[in-house]
Amino acid sequence: MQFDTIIDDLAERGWSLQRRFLTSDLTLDLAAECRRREARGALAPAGIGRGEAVAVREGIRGDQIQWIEPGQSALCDGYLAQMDALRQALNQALFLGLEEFECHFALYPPGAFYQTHLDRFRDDDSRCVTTVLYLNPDWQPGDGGELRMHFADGTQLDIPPLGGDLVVFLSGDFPHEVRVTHADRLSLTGWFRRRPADILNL
Ligand SMILES: O=C(O)CCC(=O)C(=O)O
Ligand SMILES: [Fe+2]
Repeated sequence: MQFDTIIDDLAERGWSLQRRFLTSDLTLDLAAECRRREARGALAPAGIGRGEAVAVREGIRGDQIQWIEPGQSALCDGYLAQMDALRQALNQALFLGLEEFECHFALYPPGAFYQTHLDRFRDDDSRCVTTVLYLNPDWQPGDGGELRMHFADGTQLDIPPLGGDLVVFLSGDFPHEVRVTHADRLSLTGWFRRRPADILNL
């Protein structure tokens, strides 16, 4: 089954890279959907932080995003359904208790980057597992824009944002950054969440 290696990788080392997770047709369709959203002005500069504390700081991240909601398009609904199947598989195998998935398109124009960060907010540890799906079918080695993962032993790994590839990692465990890109860099970034502790009243 398609999710088995993701589950094994997460259990063994906390992260996974799935080459060609999506077919090239589906990847092209999602890239076109991201471009349509850009063309109608729906993408907005991404913020840092949460709720009222969100601030746009181009020195930290330079991408433009739009959150995906169910019912916006059959294409996105299909991706959300696939991620929900992954959520259930992760829960069954690893008992992660993941309850929700949130997800946005991101477009990094040339010159944009995202400085080293963790995907967990200091005041909210509900994000458990990060997923990044890349939508760049013609990515070239000189285009930059690698996802740089920083590991606890001091080593790092650069992952190019190749169309159809999916990266999955435990959100709280890996500082990571997006290296400066030299071409438009498209992706769908998401997070599986547990319910925030305050809702559970823990
Ligand atoms: O696009 C990527 O490779 C990573 C994006 C990221 O780190 C984020 O949006 O938090
Ligand atoms: Fe991140």
